[in-house]
Amino acid sequence: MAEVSPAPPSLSEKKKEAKRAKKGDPLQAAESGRLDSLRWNDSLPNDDPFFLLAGSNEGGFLSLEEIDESEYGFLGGVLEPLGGEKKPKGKKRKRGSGDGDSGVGGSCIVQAEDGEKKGKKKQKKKKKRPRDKKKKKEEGESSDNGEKGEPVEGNAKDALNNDDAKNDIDEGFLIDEDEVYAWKELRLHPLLIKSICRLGFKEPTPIQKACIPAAAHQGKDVIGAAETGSGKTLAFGLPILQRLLEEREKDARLFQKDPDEKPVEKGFRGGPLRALIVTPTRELALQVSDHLKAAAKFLAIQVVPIVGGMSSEKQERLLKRKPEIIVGTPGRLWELMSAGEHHLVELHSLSFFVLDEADRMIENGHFHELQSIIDMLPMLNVSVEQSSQPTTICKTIPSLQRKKRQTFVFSATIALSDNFRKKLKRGLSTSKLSTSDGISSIEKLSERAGMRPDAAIVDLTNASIVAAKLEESFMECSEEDKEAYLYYLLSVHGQGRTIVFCTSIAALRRVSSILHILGINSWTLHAQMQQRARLKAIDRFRANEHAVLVATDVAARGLDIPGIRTVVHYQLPHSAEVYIHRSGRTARASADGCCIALISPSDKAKFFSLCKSLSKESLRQFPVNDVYMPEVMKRLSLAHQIDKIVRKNSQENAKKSWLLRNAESLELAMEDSGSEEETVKCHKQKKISSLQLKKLQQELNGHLARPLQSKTFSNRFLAGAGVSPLLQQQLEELSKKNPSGNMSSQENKRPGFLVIGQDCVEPLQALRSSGREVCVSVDKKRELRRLAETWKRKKREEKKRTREQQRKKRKKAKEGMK
Ligand SMILES: Nc1ncnc2c1ncn2[C@@H]1O[C@H](COP(=O)(O)OP(=O)(O)OP(=O)(O)O)[C@@H](O)[C@H]1O
Repeated sequence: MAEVSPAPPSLSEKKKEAKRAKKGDPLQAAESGRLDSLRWNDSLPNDDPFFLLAGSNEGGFLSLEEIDESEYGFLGGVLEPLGGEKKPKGKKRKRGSGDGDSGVGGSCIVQAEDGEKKGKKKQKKKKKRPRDKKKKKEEGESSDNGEKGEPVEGNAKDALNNDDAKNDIDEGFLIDEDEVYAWKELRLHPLLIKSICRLGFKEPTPIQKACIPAAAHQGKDVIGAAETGSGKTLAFGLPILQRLLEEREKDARLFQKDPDEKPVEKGFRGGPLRALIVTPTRELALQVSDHLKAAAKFLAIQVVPIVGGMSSEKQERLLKRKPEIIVGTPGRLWELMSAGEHHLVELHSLSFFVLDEADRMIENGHFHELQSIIDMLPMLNVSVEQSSQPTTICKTIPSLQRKKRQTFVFSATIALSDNFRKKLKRGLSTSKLSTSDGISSIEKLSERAGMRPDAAIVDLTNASIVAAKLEESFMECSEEDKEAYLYYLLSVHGQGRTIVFCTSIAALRRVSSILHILGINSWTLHAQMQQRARLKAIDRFRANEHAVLVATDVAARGLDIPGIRTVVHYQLPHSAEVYIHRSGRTARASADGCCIALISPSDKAKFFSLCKSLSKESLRQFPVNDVYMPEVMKRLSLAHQIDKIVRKNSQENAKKSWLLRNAESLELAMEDSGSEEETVKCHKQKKISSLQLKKLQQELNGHLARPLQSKTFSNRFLAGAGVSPLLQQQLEELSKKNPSGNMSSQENKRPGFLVIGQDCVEPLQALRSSGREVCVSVDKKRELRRLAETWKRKKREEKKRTREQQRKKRKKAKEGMK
């Protein structure tokens, strides 16, 4: 065991600091770099992004997700590998929010003591653990659930409110050197290592290993490509935090020499913008911001998200605090920049410009805002001193911060041309001159953002680009039966979280309505939803272990929700990149998972083209047990009939309320326009349809109350051949739960049925056990067909020849006889 953190403060020191903090001297307290010194932030207003995101209809940036129309065939870029490591190790890593199980987060916290004393203290701490763990778990859950009852003001307040953090500070924080060895090798700041360990990350992922030395210690620009879920956020996030920490420490040393300087310049209380991180979607910006906040937990560095849908008052308040790191979407960032928002336009001290999911931002040239943001960045080939831009704010920036700006460009799907470096060299001097050009490729984008020719290009993607532990598959069905097959999947194999991707919002609405009628626990996510509803949907999906999220491609990139076991491509995406990102919502951070594409005859050409661009020759076909299908179809047919009536009713109601609203606004009295006969007829029709609806619903409920089984299965005689081991186990569990056969009063109230006997096999398990490998390469298929035809022709010819020979022989024999 070795001490990694700086020596913890003595008790008297801590008391002094606490007093200072109480007296409202937050700055001094913060300077100590310890969490209990962050109380100054406590007084700040509530600034949780989830809390104040006002629903807005400015679909702008995001609504473009559903009208994506790019083509397949993006591959072929040759990237130059940097680090030796090519594939992530198969080792299991502990993920999550520092629940203490890692042995690090919760591990010992002692000052450098030895011998008996140390042992005793350790024992004491061990006793404390269970309660700590419980507390941590509760905290983790509440944040996972997105319960924002107590919204957070930047990571500083996070730190303040976190008892664990306080405990760590009170008790010191000692880390097992063996456990953090891999992180120490990367020469990260001890406080950073501490944060990472509390997150439960025992070792860097390959992309982190490759990027951190280049970005944090060699000061290089980085273009990083690695499979989905491989930890790219920290691959660019840790170098940023490392540099800010190093600079702060150097500055602090300088300030000690110069007592006249004001401490406000040390950056503890916000300061000029140091890192601007741009992501393509709001959800991703919030997620990246949360991830960095967690990593910056002990650092008193502010990370703030700026996204569309956030109220302007909230935004103003956040920006007033002068956060060092901002994560945002291009639309909202540019809106503020073009309006002259001080913190966002004073960019002389910007040390990092990051483009996450960079390739999404250039698709179809949607993002003029991004181009405008890039054009606002100070030019890099002019030194700060020579820059013609106003330098007023530079007065407050310590000289150490005036290093060159670093540019990081990351995605799971980046393709660069062979001569990219040369282009960077050539383009560097001219890139700013041609500002009228559109940004049409990652290369141009990087060049324009000031990427230097010696940039580290780290490509850790494998040939198929998808995550290593992702099992891909497909299911063949007709277009009309897609809903039935989806229902089959979700009810027979509905284990773990599932995302169902639709390409259009209309399809999403249809699917989610049918699933709802069929009693499948599902939420929706698309760009036409208000921001608050979008975040709520994600939170609910995250909170439920077996939930289904029906989403458009708004959810395709970056979304990191643990426990997503299955991704269903209900409609095929428009590009191979989107397929990769969609599929990458599962099998993240060394977990496994599977994706299933539903392929109708009209999807086949697109599907083969997709497989070709991903260099796939064969793919597993998801096994479907046909005995379930008659019952599935029956339920679907009932659900469709119900859906039709419900839709018709809601359309009529909408029409009526629209008429009423307009009449009211015009101050007109509404009269029944039809005759009495018509009114009676209409009334009758309504009654019939309501009765019909009731009847259908009853019938469907009757079906849903029974397990989805084949017709041959007897629900009445459980002792028959229909009792599977699973059913037996379920029955045993049920009898254990309710040994006396008496139901609690709570359960008694519920009239619902309990469904048992379902084959609860995960899709991945089903795929592994009985998925059939099928050739999906058109070329290979053609080749096979050609070979088969040649073989058949040869056989035919051979047969013909032998027949001819036999005929000749017989003829000869006959002649001989004569
Ligand atoms: N060193 C690590 N060890 C274990 N887990 C990690 C490590 N670094 C990051 N993670 C976790 O891995 C998950 C995926 O990380 P992240 O979202 O950064 O992946 P990504 O590569 O950006 O994915 P995508 O391409 O889909 O955006 C997160 O839950 C993160 O907390």
